[in-house]
Amino acid sequence: MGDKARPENDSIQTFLTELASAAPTPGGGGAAAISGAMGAALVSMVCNLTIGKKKYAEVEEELKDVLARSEGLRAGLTGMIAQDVAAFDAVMGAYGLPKGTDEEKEARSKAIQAALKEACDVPLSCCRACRAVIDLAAITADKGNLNVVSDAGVAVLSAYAGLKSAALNVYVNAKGLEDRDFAQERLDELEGILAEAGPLTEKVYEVVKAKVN
Ligand SMILES: Nc1nc(=O)c2c([nH]1)NC[C@@H]1CN(c3ccc(C(=O)N[C@@H](CCC(=O)O)C(=O)O)cc3)C=[N+]21
Repeated sequence: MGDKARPENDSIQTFLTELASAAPTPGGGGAAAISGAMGAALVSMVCNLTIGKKKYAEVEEELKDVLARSEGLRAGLTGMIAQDVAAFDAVMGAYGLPKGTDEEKEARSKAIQAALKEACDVPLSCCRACRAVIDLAAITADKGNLNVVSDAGVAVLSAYAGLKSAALNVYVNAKGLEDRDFAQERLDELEGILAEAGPLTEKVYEVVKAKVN
């Protein structure tokens, strides 16, 4: 964490100020990735507060494995913030290409379509990663240190927010695609992810709520 006494120097503050600005990026796609990354970080936190404790010796090996995976997902999701910025900048750039002649129109349209595909696939990757974070949050809610079980609940909700948010970005970009097979393949995969993740998130939330009440 940067100097908390000087929020203007803090990277969180910098990101949120850029997010708030009228500039097209970072946008909702980047916000989705950071939600997922926060979920992964919280899974890691619960693991780190469970590993090495005598009382939790029985789950130590499993949570070490969860930690390795949550840290991998956190790195991936953090990288997706910049990937989404690049992908959506390319969409905006393509829309900004000249469209005076037929050749220009053709080139612009091709550039838009290529950019929209990438702007679909980055948030779809975000959805997959968030889905994986939800699975790990479920393990930490069941087996992690009871003192921090509420954090496993925050983890699952952050990851689910990331998933549902990234899904909206997939939808909006898929809608603009002329290659309907490409779009449908992504939408089908996405519906599969959402169909499982929604009920699992609710279940984890209820487990956590029962443990803290
Ligand atoms: N993978 C992905 N990531 C996104 O972040 C993403 C996305 N897909 N799909 C669609 C939404 C929408 N969104 C916008 C944000 C700001 C402007 C914006 O600032 N527009 C300016 C124009 C800016 C300019 O022309 O340079 C305006 O309307 O005045 C537009 C659109 C990001 N999204």
